[in-house]
Amino acid sequence: MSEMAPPEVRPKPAIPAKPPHAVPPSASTLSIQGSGGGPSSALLGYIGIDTIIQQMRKKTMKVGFDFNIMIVGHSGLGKSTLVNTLFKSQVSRRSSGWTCERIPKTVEIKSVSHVIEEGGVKMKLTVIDTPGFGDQINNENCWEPVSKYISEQYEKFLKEEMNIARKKRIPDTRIHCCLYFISPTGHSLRQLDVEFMKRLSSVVNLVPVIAKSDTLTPEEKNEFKQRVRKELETSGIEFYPQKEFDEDIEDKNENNKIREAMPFAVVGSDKEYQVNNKRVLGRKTPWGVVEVENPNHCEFAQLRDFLIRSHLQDLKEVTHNIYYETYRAKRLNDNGGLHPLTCSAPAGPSESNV
Ligand SMILES: Nc1nc2c(ncn2[C@@H]2O[C@H](COP(=O)(O)OP(=O)(O)OP(=O)(O)O)[C@@H](O)[C@H]2O)c(=O)[nH]1
Repeated sequence: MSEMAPPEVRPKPAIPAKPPHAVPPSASTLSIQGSGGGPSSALLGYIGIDTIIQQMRKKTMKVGFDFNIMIVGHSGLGKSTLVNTLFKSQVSRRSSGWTCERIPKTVEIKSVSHVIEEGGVKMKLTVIDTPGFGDQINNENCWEPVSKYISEQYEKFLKEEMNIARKKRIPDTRIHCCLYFISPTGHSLRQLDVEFMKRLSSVVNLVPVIAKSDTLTPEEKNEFKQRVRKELETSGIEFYPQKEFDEDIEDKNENNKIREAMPFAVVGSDKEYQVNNKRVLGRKTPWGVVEVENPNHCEFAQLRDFLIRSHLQDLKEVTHNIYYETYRAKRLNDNGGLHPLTCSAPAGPSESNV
């Protein structure tokens, strides 16, 4: 498996030659602005600043990148099926032949990695599953092993960063996104749902979804969504993308639309059916095929577009700049500014089953 890391921007010292396919921008887009936001004037010719995009693209294509997604929810909610549907491949723990017939007696953390390549870009995808979550008679504190695992990954990264001889690329096992599966009961959230999301939303990018939404009628689905949204609000649970991390008005407008549509009511399937002469991913019922990518049938496509096509890089940046940074600062503060290797992590040594 190839070594992966987020793209690094390291422009060459000399002004790059204008690539043959780069079209020089019109005079109106060539400008220089004073540091105080003063009047701008036109540049005298093409420099090549815009080639940074091609340079970043080339670099990303060479090294690839990591993406770590955690799936949480009780057994049978369609977690494995949904990640397979999201990445159009068999990436879940179950698909990797890692099955256990019985429900574990405690929450376990299992991770499985794959390299997915599309358009010449490689992504090392790690799916972290949590079998046993919510499946016990007493589910009190069942968020603890998940929270501990998330902290351990921050600690691992911090230790690598603090080493004198650092690796060229620090392996990134931090969770970039935690998909939380809400049962399509049509009733209220369970105590466990509220407890988990309350605890975890301050340490990881939390994205709640309503699982198996094909089991609800459109009216039930809308009512349930409204109820869940209200309950999340009254419990003070902030999910990703949080308002406070919107960077500008454009971000805010785009994210407001997403926030208003969440939690997405999804359907997963890794089976294809023929519908109107097209192969579509769907679930066959006696009344027809529920097409997972059809926005009239469910909100899977919205979730996929948001997680992968518009916010994947942001999920990684928020993880690094907000959650990891908060962990790092607290860890160094708690240790009186000393090297964190001189005392053990608050989460304790790793015991997870990875
Ligand atoms: N109706 C419906 N069934 C689904 C959906 N997604 C998955 N299923 C079915 O639900 C069952 C469980 O799906 P899994 O993906 O294995 O669920 P899981 O949450 O990963 O289960 P565990 O591995 O036991 O935690 C399978 O029979 C799936 O075919 C869905 O969106 N709607």
